[in-house]
This record gives sequence, structure tokens and C-alpha cells, in this order.
Amino acid sequence: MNRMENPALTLLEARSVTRVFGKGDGTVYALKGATLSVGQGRLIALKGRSGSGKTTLLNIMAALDSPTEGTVFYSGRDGSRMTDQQKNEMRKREIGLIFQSFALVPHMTAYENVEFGLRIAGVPSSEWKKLAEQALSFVGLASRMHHMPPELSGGEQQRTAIARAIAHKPQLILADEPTAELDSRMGKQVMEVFRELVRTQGIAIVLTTHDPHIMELVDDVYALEDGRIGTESSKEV
Ligand SMILES: Nc1ncnc2c1ncn2[C@@H]1O[C@H](COP(=O)(O)OP(=O)(O)OP(=O)(O)O)[C@@H](O)[C@H]1O
Repeated sequence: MNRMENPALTLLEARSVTRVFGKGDGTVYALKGATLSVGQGRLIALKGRSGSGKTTLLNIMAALDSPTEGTVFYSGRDGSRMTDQQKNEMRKREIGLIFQSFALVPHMTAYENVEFGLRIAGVPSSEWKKLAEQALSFVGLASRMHHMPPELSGGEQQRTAIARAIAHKPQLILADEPTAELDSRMGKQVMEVFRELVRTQGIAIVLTTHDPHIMELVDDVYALEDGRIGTESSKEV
């Protein structure tokens, strides 16, 4: 167990989460009672075949979507008792989101993308420069931060997206297939940044992946099957 890890401190708990889309003949049970607990300083992978509900669960954990049944607790607060505004505030402050396609603004430099993220998170403008530079240095982009995304490699773009997700110092990062668009070397670089984040800052990370090589680099792998979660493996790091 590393210095910053405290799995006993539960940052997020999804409890018996069911999500139903559509109705009648078109009803889809994307999740059927999925339960998952995310401890501080833990790097977790969610795996499952296409359509098994990984993105649905990640969206619900990010409070971008609500369960049909069941609840998500955020550091002990019951998500079902929070208003949309409270959930938006909580997401902005406490969660960092990373997407497969990086989702950077193409006509802004890496630095400006991170700064824009800080503005959205409601961080006072006096702190933008320091926090953006810290985050970009952390992901190894200090010397490339004034380049536009099209001038950066895929790995550098995803590291910019990570810098944007961590600049406001969230407790939890949720990443939907963050390495899917990257070759194996760049994917490994991104995973090294994730490992360093959990080791040095105690951030918890939940990512979805299909890649067995990525699963080897995390603490826990959970499999989504039939809308429920089973443990695949749990390793001490
Ligand atoms: N907005 C929606 N409306 C209707 N059905 C949906 C909606 N979102 C997801 N679904 C369905 O819910 C199921 C789970 O989808 P989800 O995107 O969570 O799977 P996934 O495991 O992330 O798949 P992939 O690995 O292909 O990204 C699928 O059957 C999908 O078609």
C-alpha cells in the first residue's frame, strides 16, 4: 500500500445502481444493481464487453446521469438527496473527467485549455496561472504548453486533458477509455501519469478499458457483466 492510499476512506460508493433506458419493447437494462466502492488513492479499471454498461456507470458516478434505482454516495453524501445544482457544484469541485477523444478545444493552446477548465470549475482567476502550470508540469508538458492540440501527439493531447482534469485538485478522476485512441507506448505514458497521481496525491481514478495491458497496471479490475459488477482481481501495490 502506498503512502497516500487510504482505501478505508471511501470517496464514492455506487450502491445497487440500476439504469433503465426506454420503455415497452425498447426497454434496455444498462445496469441491474451494480455496486462499487472507490477508496482514496486507488487506481481502478472497469472492464466489460461493448454495451455492458461501463459508460453508463461512469456517467452516473460523475452525476451526469441519475440511477433509475439505487444511489451513489459522494464522500458519504447521498446523491439522490442532492439537487441538480448541488451535483453540478460537487462535480466541478471534486471530480475530474477524461474522455477517449480528449475533448480539447482545438483553437486554444494546451495551457489555455487547462485554464478554461479552471474557469469552468469556478476557481478564482488569481490562481489560474499557478494551477495550470503545475498541472501541465506534472504531466510532463511544461515545454509544450503553448502549442495547439493539433500540434501535439495523441499522448500529449491526452496528457493535456489529464492536466485539465487535475488542475483544480479533484479527489476523484473518472476516465472513459482514456487510452483507446493511443498506441501502446503513449497509453503506457498516460498510465504512468495516473500511477503517479494516485501515489503522490492520493487521488482515486476509475477508468474503463478493453485493453488487458492496461488492466495489468491498475490496483483493482472490476468486470461488468449482466449489469452487475464482480471482482476480477485486487492487487496490493
Ligand atoms: N441514452 C441511451 N438510450 C438508450 N439506450 C442506451 C443509452 N445509453 C446507453 N444505452 C444502452 O445501454 C447499454 C449500455 O451502454 P454503455 O454505453 O454504458 O456500454 P459500454 O460498456 O460503455 O459500451 P462500449 O464498450 O461499447 O463503450 C447498451 O445496450 C446501450 O445501447
